[in-house]
Amino acid sequence: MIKINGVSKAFVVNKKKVIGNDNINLEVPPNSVFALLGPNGAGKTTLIKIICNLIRPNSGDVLINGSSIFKNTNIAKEEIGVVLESARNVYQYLSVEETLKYFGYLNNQSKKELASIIDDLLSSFDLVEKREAKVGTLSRGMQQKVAIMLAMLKDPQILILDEPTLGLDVENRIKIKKLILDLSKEKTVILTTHDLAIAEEVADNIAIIDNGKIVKSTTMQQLKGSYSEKVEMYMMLLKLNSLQVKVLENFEGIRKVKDLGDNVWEIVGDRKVLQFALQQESIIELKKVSPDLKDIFIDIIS
Ligand SMILES: Nc1ncnc2c1ncn2[C@@H]1O[C@H](COP(=O)(O)OP(=O)(O)OP(=O)(O)O)[C@@H](O)[C@H]1O
Repeated sequence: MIKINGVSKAFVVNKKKVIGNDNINLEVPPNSVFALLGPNGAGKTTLIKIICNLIRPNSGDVLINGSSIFKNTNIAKEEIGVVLESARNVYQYLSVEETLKYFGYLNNQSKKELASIIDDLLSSFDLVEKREAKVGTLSRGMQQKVAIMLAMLKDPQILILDEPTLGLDVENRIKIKKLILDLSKEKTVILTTHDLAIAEEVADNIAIIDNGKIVKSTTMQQLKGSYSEKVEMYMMLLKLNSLQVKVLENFEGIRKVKDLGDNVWEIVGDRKVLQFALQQESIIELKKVSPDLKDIFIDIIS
């Protein structure tokens, strides 16, 4: 269990105070996925760096299994593996195996211990064939896997992933998603992401941060349950020509425009789209649907 108690952090830029985190209180339960969401500059990375003891808060504490990471400084090193978004391109010229060994030696892990850990990691991350390949020659998805493997070398209880699906194609996003779900069976996974579809699929718990403050912290189930009545979303199937689609794409309240082929389009939007739908003779279907995490997120932070 991770407990974040009253954490605040301000930066000073050109003699002006910039809020990073403002009195953050959170609890992250073990063996689950915790998604930290928020718009750009909301304070996600600041909080992650504080949890890893990479930066010190101005006030507040972070407890791992009841122990303060600022008093027992080894605890963050031992219990947390972190993949920061910017950490992906530092080992381009080494092979996958050399990279793993290099970081293992930095952790003071022995050659013997590392040999078996590396074999296990390569096979569970499906990268055995890439053992000798230079990291710089791997796809972004594979490089992301290598970054996660580095964080796993010490077999930490807590894995923190900053934007794990950034820049990945659909196939690699699915692979990382599956990896996160597998890892969370035995570990606590905290992730920050702007990829709300991934967060919706993997997170058990969620916190939304805005302007340094937590504006929502709950389970995914409760969040969706509480919003299914509050935010009205509608799905309609329509036969449309390309001009009509262009108009619709710019229509306020539209959240999704999907081509289903044969000029049939699936449109999802809020109450305002009803007005559009009712004017259309080409409507095939109209029904109320549950809001997804993106709809809920927009509602919370707007
Ligand atoms: N080292 C720093 N020096 C000065 N200001 C900082 C520093 N780190 C973060 N900030 C400021 O703190 C605020 C929170 O930044 P942070 O990087 O935590 O946001 P974020 O939610 O991770 O954003 P993004 O989604 O864009 O990565 C921002 O206003 C940012 O400019």
